[in-house]
This record gives sequence, C-alpha cells and structure tokens, in this order.
Amino acid sequence: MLARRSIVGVAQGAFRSAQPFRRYASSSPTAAFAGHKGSNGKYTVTLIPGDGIGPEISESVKDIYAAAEVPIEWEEVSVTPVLKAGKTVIPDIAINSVKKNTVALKGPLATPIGKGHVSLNLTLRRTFNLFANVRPCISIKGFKTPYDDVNTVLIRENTEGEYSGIEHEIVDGVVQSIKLITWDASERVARYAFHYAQASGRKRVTAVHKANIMKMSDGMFLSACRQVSKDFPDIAYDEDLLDRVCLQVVQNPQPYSNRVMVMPNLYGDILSDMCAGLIGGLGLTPSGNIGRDASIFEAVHGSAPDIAGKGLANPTALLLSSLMMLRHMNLNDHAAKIEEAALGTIAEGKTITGDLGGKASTKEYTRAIIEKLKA
Ligand SMILES: NC(=O)C1=CN([C@@H]2O[C@H](COP(=O)(O)OP(=O)(O)OC[C@H]3O[C@@H](n4cnc5c(N)ncnc54)[C@H](O)[C@@H]3O)[C@@H](O)[C@H]2O)C=CC1
Ligand SMILES: O=C(O)CCC(=O)C(=O)O
Repeated sequence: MLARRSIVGVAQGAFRSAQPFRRYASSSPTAAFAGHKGSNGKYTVTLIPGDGIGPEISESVKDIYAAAEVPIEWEEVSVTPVLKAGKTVIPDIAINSVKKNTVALKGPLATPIGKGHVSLNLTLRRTFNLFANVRPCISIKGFKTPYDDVNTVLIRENTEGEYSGIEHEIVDGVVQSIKLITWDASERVARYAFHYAQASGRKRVTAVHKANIMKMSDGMFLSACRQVSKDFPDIAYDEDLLDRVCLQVVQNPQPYSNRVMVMPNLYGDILSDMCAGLIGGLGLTPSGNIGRDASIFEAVHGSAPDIAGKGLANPTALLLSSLMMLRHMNLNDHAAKIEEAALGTIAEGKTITGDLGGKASTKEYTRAIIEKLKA
C-alpha cells in the first residue's frame, strides 16, 4: 500500500453507514447509497459514456474494473437528447436508469456554444437535484509539477447561480441573464461543505465570493455559510474574494491545503479548472455531483474535441471520479487498490499520456495500470 492520502472520496463515502451524517439526519442534504447487490453479487451502476473522448476513457475504466474484479455491472445508457412535446429532453431510459441505480458514472457531454440545446450536464444535475459538486484537487506524489503540495477540495453549488439558465432579450441588443441564488440551496451546499470538512479531517472552510459587487446574491450565499458555520465550532471558517483566491492559489497553493472552499456555481466551474492546472491538468481532476436521491460522478474536464478519437486521452480523471463513486458505495478496498495502481503508474512516469508529458496512448496507459493491479 503506498503511503499517500487518498485522493478521492472522503465525505461522500460511507453513506450507507453514514457515520458523520447521522447526527444531522434531518438536516443533512445527503442520503445513504440505496443500491443492492443483484443475484450475481454485483451492483448495477449507470454508465453514460458521453461525447468526444468520453467513450474512450469509459472503455478504459471498464477494462480496469474488469481486471480489478470490482463487483459492478454497468448499465450503459445514452443521453442523446430526444424531442418530447416540442422540447429537447434526456431520454426516459437514461433518467429511469439513474433513478433506479442511484449512482452513475458519466463521461463528458458536449454543449453547443451560443445556440442549440441546453447543457445536458446541467440538465442532469438539475433533474436529480445534485446540489453539491465536489472537486478534489490533490498533487500526485512522484509526478513533478511546479507545486508538490496542492491539496484542496472545491465544493460548488450545482443547481442555480449563474447557471440557472434563465436568459431573455429585453429589447433588441439588450440581453438579461439571471443569476438566481436561494437561501435554501446556499444553506444546503454550505452544510454539505462543513460535513465534508469534518468527515475528511479538513480544518477550515472558506466561502469564495464576490459579495463586494453582488451584494445581495453572493451576500446571501455568505450569510448562509456564516449561519451554518456556527453549527461546526471545530471547523474554522473564513471568506475570501474569488479574484484574490485565484491570484493567491497560483502564487502559493500551500495555505489552501487541508481546507474546503465552497462557492456559487460559476466560480467553482472556473476555479476548479484553474486548480487542475496546478497538479498537471484536466486529465487528473475528478468530481462527484452529490444529491439526496442519486449521485453522478464525472471528470471535471469536457469532451476534448481536439483529441477525440485519437487514442490520446488521459482516462485518470474519469477513473478517479469512479473511485469517488466506489467510496460512496462503500467499496473502499477496490477503490484503494485501483487508486494505488493508477497513481503508481503516473509516479513511475514510464507509461503516461501526452498531457502529462508522456508518449503512451490511452490503451497503453490502461494496460500499465492493469499490469500493476495484477502484479
Ligand atoms: N462536465 C462536462 O461534461 C463538461 C463538458 N464540457 C463540454 O466539453 C466540450 C469541450 O470543452 P472544452 O472547453 O474544449 O474543454 P475540455 O475540458 O474538453 O478541454 C480543454 C483542454 O483540455 C484537454 N483535455 C481535457 N480532458 C483531457 C483528458 N482527459 N486527457 C487529455 N487532455 C484533456 C483538451 O484536449 C483541451 O485541450 C464543450 O462542448 C463543453 O461544453 C466542458 C466541461 C465539462
Ligand atoms: O455543460 C457543459 O457543457 C459545460 C459544463 C461545465 O463546464 C461544468 O459545469 O462543469
């Protein structure tokens, strides 16, 4: 066993026993993983391979899971939108699969820019009320980047804010896009962030905001965080402006270690890509969209159309997302074994993908992980 911190899956894990959350059962926004093993001894998990590099990296995860004998049966569904009563919607078969299995692994879904259908990523988050997007960003030991000690977790409000999707043209040439912030969603994600900090041994929660400018919306988000912080006297709480955090975290990420940063939707989207740059790029950062009735795990990155179909994609981010999922399902030993093999392969540096400075294809990297698993 390598002596390193687990990269993924702390507070969202252990939901079945739900130790850290039971005390807050009535107010906790989270719920136990409700899946059951089938007669074949396996859990059924929804798999949405996604667009662009999605199918390639999903294939890699499936191969690694087969080699590691993870007791999971994939239920593969497409979310290619269909027309229903004149509206573009996600097919019922996909919705019903996630509803039934309560956990899903999702590859990236592409969204047309400035036109076309709404983001299906956002639609899925809203459909299942996946209110917290957990994005750990932790240096990989042995893989050299300008900083070796990045260890932070971003928790992004995931259902509203700048991504509410409420836009209209008021008059010709004037468009209004509404940033909707509610007390309930702010309070819920703040509470989740504190629970997460507590369960993962992180000592501080920082609310990231622009309440100097958006005094009412971000102001209310901060008020909710402040109120929740009173319920967690063992966790330090502070607030910082988004622009200051961006500057400081790239100049010296160390002070952000061992803390959780909680923030409205758009800020989390941008800051998590920036933090990914600190540890080696988007090929390495996982995430979990956590809800009460279901959770969907996906990489932070998108469909990478520039490398799609070329066999160059780094599947690590999706693989680490899947490990967050395994820990959520209490399959901790399987998660630890795969994490050790994947991170060990990256640390050795012999068989890594181009984004990490290597020459390996997706398949070669996947095979290297499998060899380590079997060694
Ligand atoms: N959650 C999701 O499904 C997300 C979907 N998207 C969608 O993805 C599409 C493409 O978005 P972009 O802005 O190009 O962002 P992107 O994240 O797909 O790509 C940005 C850059 O990172 C590289 N990259 C990303 N993932 C990689 C991996 N696993 N291995 C190696 N290199 C990787 C790409 O090659 C590209 O150069 C858009 O339609 C966007 O809306 C974007 C972000 C998240
Ligand atoms: O839905 C999309 O296409 C992009 C979404 C995104 O960047 C995110 O929220 O992580």
